[in-house]
Amino acid sequence: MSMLYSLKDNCEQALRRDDIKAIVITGERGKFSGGFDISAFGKIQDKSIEAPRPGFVSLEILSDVVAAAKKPFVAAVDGLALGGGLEVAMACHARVSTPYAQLGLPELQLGIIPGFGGTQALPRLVGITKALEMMLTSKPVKGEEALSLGLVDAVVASPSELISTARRWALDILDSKRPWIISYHKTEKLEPLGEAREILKFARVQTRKRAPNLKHPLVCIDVVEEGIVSGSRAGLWKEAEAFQALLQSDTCKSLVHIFFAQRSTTKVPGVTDLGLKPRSIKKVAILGGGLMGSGIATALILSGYPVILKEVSDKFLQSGIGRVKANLQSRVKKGQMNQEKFEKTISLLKGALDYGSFGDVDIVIEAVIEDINLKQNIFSDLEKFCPPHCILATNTSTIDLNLIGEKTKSQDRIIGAHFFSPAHVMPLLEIVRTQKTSPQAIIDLLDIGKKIKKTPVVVGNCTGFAVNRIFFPYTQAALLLVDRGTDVYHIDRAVTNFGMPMGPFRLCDLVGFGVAIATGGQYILNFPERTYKSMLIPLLQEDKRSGEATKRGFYIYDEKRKASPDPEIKKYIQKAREISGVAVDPKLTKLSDKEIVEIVFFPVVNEACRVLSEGIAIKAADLDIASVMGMGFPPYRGGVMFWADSLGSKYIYSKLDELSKSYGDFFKPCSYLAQQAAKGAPLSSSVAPAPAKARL
Ligand SMILES: C[C@H](O)CC(=O)SCCNC(=O)CCNC(=O)[C@H](O)C(C)(C)COP(=O)(O)OP(=O)(O)OC[C@H]1O[C@@H](n2cnc3c(N)ncnc32)[C@H](O)[C@@H]1OP(=O)(O)O
Repeated sequence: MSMLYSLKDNCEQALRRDDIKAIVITGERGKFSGGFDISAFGKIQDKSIEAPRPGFVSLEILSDVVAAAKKPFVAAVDGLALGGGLEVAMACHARVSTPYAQLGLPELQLGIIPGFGGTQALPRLVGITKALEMMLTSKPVKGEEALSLGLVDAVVASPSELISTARRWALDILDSKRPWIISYHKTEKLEPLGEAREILKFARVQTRKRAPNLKHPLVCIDVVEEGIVSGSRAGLWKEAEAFQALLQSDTCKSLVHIFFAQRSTTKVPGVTDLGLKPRSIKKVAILGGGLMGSGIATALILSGYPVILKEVSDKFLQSGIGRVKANLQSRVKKGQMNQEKFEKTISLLKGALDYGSFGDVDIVIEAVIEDINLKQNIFSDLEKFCPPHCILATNTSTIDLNLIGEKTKSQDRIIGAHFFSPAHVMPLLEIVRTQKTSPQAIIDLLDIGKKIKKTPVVVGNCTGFAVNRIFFPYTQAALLLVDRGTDVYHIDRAVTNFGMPMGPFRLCDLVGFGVAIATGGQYILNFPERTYKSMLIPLLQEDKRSGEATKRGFYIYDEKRKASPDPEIKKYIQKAREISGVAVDPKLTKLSDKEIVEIVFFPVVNEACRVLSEGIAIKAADLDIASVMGMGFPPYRGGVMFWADSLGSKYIYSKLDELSKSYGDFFKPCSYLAQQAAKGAPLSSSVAPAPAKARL
C-alpha cells in the first residue's frame, strides 16, 4: 500500500519541480511490475489493513495526477507489466517496451476485475473485442503484439535502449513532435455503440456458457459497458466500487488461496531448505510408449530434454513414437508450433529396444502397465544398466514404491513421477517419496517439473498416493447412491453444476472401466473397511460396455464422441441391486443437487483428512492443488480442503456421521475429522506429521 502512496508523492513532486520536464516510469531489475501485492488482499479481507478508498488509485492518482498532468509521462516496460502494473503504464501518455515484455490484465483469475482503471483504458487502446479477450482469458501479450494492437507505442530492439528511447519519447511529446494521448479519453479504437453492444452481448453469452458459476467476469463486462455508454469517468467509478466489492467475495478468497497454494508446493521442509542445487539432467529415458509414456516423452522434448523411448518390440516402439508425433502435430494444427520447431523437437526423441543406450541417462521414468512383477524386474535391470547417479522414477498411479524397488539396493534414488493423462497437457505432477528417497532426487524432479511447466506436489508413499486416494471415494459414493435409487445422470448434472468438468460417471466412461476395476482391486486390498463394492461397473463391463472407448458405458457415444444418457442403464442397475441385495431408498431418489454434492464430496474430504493426518500430504494446501489440477475440482472453490473449511468441520462431520449410520462405514468420519470437528477447528490447521512407522 505504501508503494501507492509513494507513487502519488513521487509523481506530484516531479510535477512541482521546475528542473523536471517529463517523467519516465520504469521497473527494477528487468521487470516493470507484477501488479498489486496479492498478499495484501487477505489482509484487506480480514481487515488487518485498510483498503484504499474507492477510486484512490484509479481516479485520484492515475487519472487526475498522471493522465491529467501538464508534463508527459512515458512508461518504459521491460519484463512483466501485469494487473496494476499495466494499469499504471496505460495511464501514461505513451508506452515503450522491449520485445519480450509481457503486458496483461490477469485480475480475473484472482476473482476480481482490474481496479486501477484497466477496464477503461484497455478497450480504448486496443478495442473492445481484444480488451475483453485479454481480461476474460487473463492472457498477456508480448511486445510486438502489443505494438500492433496499439497497447504500446514503440518496441526497442534491446533492453539497453529502453530508458533512453522512453526519455526521448517523453521529450518529443513535450515538443509536440509526438501526440500527447490520454488513454481514458481516446475513442477511435472503440467500436460504434451498436456494434459495441453486440460485442458485449456475445461476450456475456460466451462467459455464461464457459463459467456459469462465476459472477466477476460478467461484472467486468458491465463495467466496460458503463465506460462506453457513460464515459470513462463513470466507468472508473463503477470499476472502483465493483473492485472493492469483489475483493470481499468467496471467489476471490478461493482463487487467491489457489495462487499462493500453487506457489507453495515447491517448499518442502527437510528437502528444499537444505541448500541443495538441482543436478543437470542431460538425458532422460522413458520405458513404455503407451498413452502415459508417450505423453511424458512429449512433455519432456517440448522443454528441450533429449529422450530415449524404450519399448519391447519394434511395433510398440513405432506406435509410441507415432503417438508423440501426433501430440506434436496437434500443436502444429492449432498454430502453436511451426514445422521447423516440430522437426527440432521430434529430433530429441530416440527409440530403443534394449538398455544399450542407458549408460549415461540421468533419469529413467518407467511407464509400463500396472504389473508389480514386471515393474520389479524392470527396476532390477535398471540398476544394472543405468549409471549409479541415475534417478529411477516410476509413473505408477497406485502401486507402493517399496514393492516396486524391492529387488534393488537403490531405494534412495527410487521416486514416483506420477503424471496425469494426457501427460503433456495436464498440469499436475505428483512426486512420490518413500522413507528412503534422497532429498537430492526430489530436488532434481522438482526442477524437471518446473522446466516442463508442471505444478509438482510432493507426497508420501501409499496405495493411490494423494490424488487417486482422495478421489477414489468420489466414484464410490456416486455408485452407492445409484445402487440405492439416485439417477445416474442427475448425479453427473449436480456435480457438473457444482463446477467439475464432468460428473463421476462420465469420468468413468472416459477413463475406461478396465482402469476403474484395476484401481478398485487395489483399494479393496488396502482399505477394505471403506471400499464400497457395487456390481454395476463389473456388470456393464461383462456386457462389453467399458466406457467411451467401446462407445458404451454409462452413456452411449456417437461418432463425434457426444455422450447421451442411455435408458438401458436401468436394467443393469436393477441387476446390480439384486446381486448385492440392496434396496432403493426413497429418500435418495429425490435428492437436491446440494445433497448429491455433499454425499459425493464429503467422503473425498474425509479421505483427504486421512491423507493429511497420515503425513502423506505435507499440508492441506497441497491437497487443494492436487484436487484442482489432478481432478478438475473448481479452483474458484479453493480446492477440496479450502472448500470443506468454508462449510466447517462440524457440519461435514455431522453429515458423514449421519450417513454412516444409514449407509455404513464407507461414510464413517476419520479420527482427524472427528477431532477437528470436536474442537470446531478448520481441517486445514497444521497437523503434526504422523510417526514415521505409520507411513509406508
Ligand atoms: C488493482 C489491480 O488491478 C489488481 C492487481 O494488480 S492484482 C495482481 C495482478 N497480477 C497478477 O495476477 C500477477 C500474479 N503473478 C504471476 O502471475 C506470476 O507470479 C508472475 C508471472 C508475475 C511471475 O511468475 P514466476 O516468475 O513463475 O514466479 P512466481 O513463483 O509466480 O512468483 C515469484 C514470487 O513472487 C510472488 N508474487 C508474484 N506476483 C505477485 C503479486 N502480484 N503479489 C504478491 N506476490 C506476488 C509469488 O507469490 C512468488 O513468491 P514466493 O517466491 O514467495 O513463492
